[in-house]
Amino acid sequence: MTLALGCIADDYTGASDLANTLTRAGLRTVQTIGVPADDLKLPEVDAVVVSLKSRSIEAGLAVSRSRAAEKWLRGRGASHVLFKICSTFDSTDAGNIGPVTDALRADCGEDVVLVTPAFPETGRTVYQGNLFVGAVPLNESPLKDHPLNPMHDSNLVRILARQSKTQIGLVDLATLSRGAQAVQARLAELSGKGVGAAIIDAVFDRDLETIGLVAAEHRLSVGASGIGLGLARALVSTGKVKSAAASSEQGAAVGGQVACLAGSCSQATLQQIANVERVMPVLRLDPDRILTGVNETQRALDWAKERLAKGPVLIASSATPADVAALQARHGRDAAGHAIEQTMADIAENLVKSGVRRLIVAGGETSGAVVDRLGIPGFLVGAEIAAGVPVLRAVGAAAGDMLLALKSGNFGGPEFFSDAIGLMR
Ligand SMILES: Nc1ncnc2c1ncn2[C@@H]1O[C@H](COP(=O)(O)OP(=O)(O)O)[C@@H](O)[C@H]1O
Ligand SMILES: O=C(O)[C@@H](O)C(=O)COP(=O)(O)O
Repeated sequence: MTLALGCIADDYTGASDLANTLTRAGLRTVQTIGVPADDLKLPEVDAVVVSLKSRSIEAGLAVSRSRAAEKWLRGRGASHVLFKICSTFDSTDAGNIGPVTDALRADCGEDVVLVTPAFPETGRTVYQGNLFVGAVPLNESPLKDHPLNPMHDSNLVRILARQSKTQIGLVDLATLSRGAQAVQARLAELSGKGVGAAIIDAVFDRDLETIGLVAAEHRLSVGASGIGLGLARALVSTGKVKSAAASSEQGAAVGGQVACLAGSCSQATLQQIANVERVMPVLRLDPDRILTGVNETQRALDWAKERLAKGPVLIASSATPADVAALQARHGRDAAGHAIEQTMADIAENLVKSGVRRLIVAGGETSGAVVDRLGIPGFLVGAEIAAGVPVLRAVGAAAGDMLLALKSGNFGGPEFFSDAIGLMR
């Protein structure tokens, strides 16, 4: 297998978002969990997205895991590697986007790396280096209340400069609108000034196509699904990849019980949970009981057991920003996040043991904890439920055939859970 594109994603929902985008743009793509073991049977593909859970861990660990993934991808022929980050640039001043970009750039000997989280299909656009979420700057969006990495600055040049050892530059929309050569010239100018990474504006998909053409000539780029779209289109339009029709083949039905788990506290997920309460039983976990060692897992399993035979259920820890802040004040941010993620993983493990075969998880860190616990090594991409969220078919899972949907907290329409169940047969 010679890869046309190698990707390293800093969380699992982000990886499935990117795998979905690449697949829809004509690249045969597989998502792996971590660097795959040698004996994992992968189909013939154009792109591999290696999923890491490296967004919120200590920067040194994020760097070493990303480097190992890069080495594996380059060893399979990937001349270009995309480091997939969140479209809302989720990170803290301690990292990890800057440190990982610095390290991957040093490894591949790139002068200057293009960076953009733009993903217009989901309302993420970048102008003059400022990230917008829908109509508002990042720091005014619901991301200001994220439980792990609240975003208080919308200027990406400034944010990345705080995380990175290199100088950060900007390629603005006016330059981009003059085409690929103008972008190349600007990169050469920035490189001459010692700039190692440049935020590039992008508002429409056509901007991403120009960015993709330039990026494809380099060894490394950093961004969200939008730059993935640009790279995929460039690989197809330059004939480096023969476009594969995005398969509408869903494979054999999996059947089995259906459960949804929500650990995201995003505004979108809170609304989706409220809406689904009309059509299925919803259990709200008590985070204080989880943090004080009361067995919430058993309560959830007993509750679910009575209901699962009759239809799908949803179990949520999700809470409003005020409740999240209060819990964190009592127990600490990291301790709260970790304990709730592990409880979700305990619940998922037991639900799967008792027959759940279709699982929908809301939240990136939450999905990471659940998928790790289930020991799933990889996924094939199926139908698209919502922008950035595909149906995933597990490959090599101990539990056998399973369908999952890993939803980024912010993604999906108001009826996301019902939409997902409708497509997971
Ligand atoms: N009620 C709660 N209070 C505090 N933290 C919570 C609560 N429920 C979930 N969390 C934590 O919030 C984080 C949500 O992050 P994540 O799962 O990545 O969602 P998103 O996709 O919205 O970023 C997780 O670490 C999760 O354990
Ligand atoms: O790019 C995006 O917005 C998503 O693919 C993503 O990374 C989601 O992260 P979470 O919101 O933490 O799930």
